[in-house]
Amino acid sequence: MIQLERVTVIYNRGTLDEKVALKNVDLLVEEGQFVVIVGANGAGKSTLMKVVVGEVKPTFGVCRIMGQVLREEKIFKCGSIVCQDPNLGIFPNLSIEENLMLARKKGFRGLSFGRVDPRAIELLRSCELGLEENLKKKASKLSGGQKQALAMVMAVSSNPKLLLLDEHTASLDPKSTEKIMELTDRINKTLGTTILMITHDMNIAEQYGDTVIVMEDGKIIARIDKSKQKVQASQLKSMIKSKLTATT
Ligand SMILES: Nc1ncnc2c1ncn2[C@@H]1O[C@H](COP(=O)(O)OP(=O)(O)OP(=O)(O)O)[C@@H](O)[C@H]1O
Repeated sequence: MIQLERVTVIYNRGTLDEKVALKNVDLLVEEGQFVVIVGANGAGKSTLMKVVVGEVKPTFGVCRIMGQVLREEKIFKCGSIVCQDPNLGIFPNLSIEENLMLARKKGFRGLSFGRVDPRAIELLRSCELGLEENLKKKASKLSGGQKQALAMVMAVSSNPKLLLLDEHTASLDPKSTEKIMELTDRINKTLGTTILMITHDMNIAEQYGDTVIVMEDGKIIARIDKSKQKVQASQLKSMIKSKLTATT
C-alpha cells in the first residue's frame, strides 16, 4: 500500500537553513495494516506523512502508493486525512446530516445525493456520542470529540483505501480520545482501511495498531510488530522508551 525506499528529505537545500528532515527512510505498510508513528518533536513524523500525501517530494529516494510513484492527485483519490484541529475536517455552518451528505457526494458509490448513508449513521452510533440522534444540529455547536467523530466518518465516506491521521486526538479530553480511538480501530477492523497515524501519546501507541514505528532525528530507529514479536501492551511503552534512550 505504502512503500518508501531510501527516502531523504532536505528542506532549504543548499542554503544556510538547510535541514535534513528524513534520512534514507525505508518503510513498507501493507494493505489493511494499522501503523502508529511515534517520536519526539522534530523527529520527522510530519515530513514522512507529507511525503506520503505528496505535499513534500523526496529529495532522494522514492515513495510508491499502491505500487505507483506518487503524484499528488493519486493519494487524494485513494486516501483521506484527519488532522489535529477538529474544525478542519467539517463544514461548521452545515448540519451533521448535510456534512455527511456532502462527504458522500464526494465519494460514496451507488447512492444518490440527498440521503445519508446508513453506514455513516451506524459508525456515528457506534461512537456513543449522541451524534446520530441530532442529525439536524449545526456542526459548529458540537463538542471537540463530536466534531472529530464526524470528521472521521466523513473521511471514510469516500471509501478511501488509506486513512492518514496526524495527531487527530491531540486536542481532545481523555474520554473523547478514547471514543475517537475506538472509532479509529473500528474503521480499520470493519472497513479494512489501511491506517497511518502519528501520535505523541504513548498510551495510544501501546493500546492501538498492529505496528509501531519509532522515529528519531529523521530516521526510523525501530519497528515493533506487536503480533509477530508477541509484544504485550504493557511491555510496549518501555520498549519504545528504551529504543529512544538507546540512541541518545
Ligand atoms: N518546511 C520546512 N522548512 C524547513 N524545515 C522544516 C520544515 N518542516 C519541518 N522542518 C524541520 O524538519 C525537522 C522535522 O520536522 P517534522 O515536522 O517532520 O517533525 P515532527 O516529528 O513531525 O515534529 P512535531 O512532533 O513537532 O510535529 C524539524 O527539524 C523541523 O524544524
